[in-house]
Amino acid sequence: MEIRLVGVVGAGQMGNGIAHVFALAGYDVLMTDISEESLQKALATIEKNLDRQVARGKVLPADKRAAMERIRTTLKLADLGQCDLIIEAATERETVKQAIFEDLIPHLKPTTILTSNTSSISITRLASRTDRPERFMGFHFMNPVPVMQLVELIRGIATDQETWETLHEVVRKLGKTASSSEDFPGFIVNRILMPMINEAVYTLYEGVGNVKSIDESMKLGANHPMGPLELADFIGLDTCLSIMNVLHEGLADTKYRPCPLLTKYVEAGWLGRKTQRGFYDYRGEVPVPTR
Ligand SMILES: CC(=O)CC(=O)SCCNC(=O)CCNC(=O)[C@H](O)C(C)(C)COP(=O)(O)OP(=O)(O)OC[C@H]1O[C@@H](n2cnc3c(N)ncnc32)[C@H](O)[C@@H]1OP(=O)(O)O
Ligand SMILES: NC(=O)C1=CN([C@@H]2O[C@H](COP(=O)(O)OP(=O)(O)OC[C@H]3O[C@@H](n4cnc5c(N)ncnc54)[C@H](OP(=O)(O)O)[C@@H]3O)[C@@H](O)[C@H]2O)C=CC1
Repeated sequence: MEIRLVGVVGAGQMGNGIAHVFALAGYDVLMTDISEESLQKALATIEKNLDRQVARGKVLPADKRAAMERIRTTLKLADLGQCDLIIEAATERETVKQAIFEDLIPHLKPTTILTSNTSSISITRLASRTDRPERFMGFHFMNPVPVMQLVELIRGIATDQETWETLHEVVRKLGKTASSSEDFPGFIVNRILMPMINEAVYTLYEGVGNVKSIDESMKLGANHPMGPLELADFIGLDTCLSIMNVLHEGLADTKYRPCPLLTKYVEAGWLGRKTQRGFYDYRGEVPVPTR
């Protein structure tokens, strides 16, 4: 099936990155969010990230302009009705995602493929609430989307072969690499990455190390590009906690118990970079550890 017009629901850090790479690859993009402010912020972020790619010689100025022109925004979910492919990238909460799909369905063409960029939630369960479980898939991009090579493709129990092949081809056109994961909590990347991040928070909680020593240890001792707490702030602590809860509930194993300190940061509204405070405080010139 040919994909031309791509709808992106949720213009946060993942939504804007997804719109960026699709527009750059020549797709027309229609991005929606519940707030106009988020849409404007997303457009500004895309422009800034494209400028960075132009400055580093990765993207030609004309291609940047063409990509920006391919992105349109709307506050009306119904406007996405004509899209060939929809990528839901809203907040990691199952009720939010279900409501979006329920609101979308009456407006869709019968052929539209529905996908979710969820980090952890059951694709089969999300699909079962739609009118097209065979044309529904997990389409999991990594953050930052313009930089990271991987896209996890997750089949729900009912996903058909044509949908799978169409998305595989889309990943190829984006110049990225697809990996295939079965539909279990956290799929592959977050089944492995998030317990490590959670363990880093326990290490902090138990006083084994402070924020700086934990991050430095993993950067210099294990060659990770970011320390686990810096990475948690980058992903968003609300998203990290949601993923841990899905692992904990979905796999029913206490080894996935979210660290109470992670919960406390989220309760404080200290969600990481997106709110300027998390394990680091980003309000000054340089990030300052909060513990
Ligand atoms: C939670 C989930 O469900 C799944 C996930 O996504 S888990 C998170 C996965 N992501 C990670 O683990 C990221 C780990 N961190 C990193 O890889 C690196 O720190 C990083 C790529 C983010 C930044 O790298 P860095 O070397 O510190 O910074 P910087 O030099 O500014 O950037 C590296 C390159 O990326 C580019 N870049 C960084 N962010 C970018 C963005 N948002 N858009 C476009 N380009 C970007 C830079 O321009 C630079 O390009 P060149 O290689 O051409 O010079
Ligand atoms: N952060 C990461 O590293 C990664 C995240 N993901 C997944 O991507 C998804 C988005 O995460 P991320 O971009 O980080 O989150 P953000 O919090 O940055 O963005 C979420 C966006 O969705 C918007 N939103 C909330 N409800 C709705 C709705 N009903 N309709 C439309 N938009 C809505 C929010 O608006 P408002 O701000 O106004 O509430 C916000 O702009 C999640 O499922 C997450 O698990 C996947 C890979 C990596």
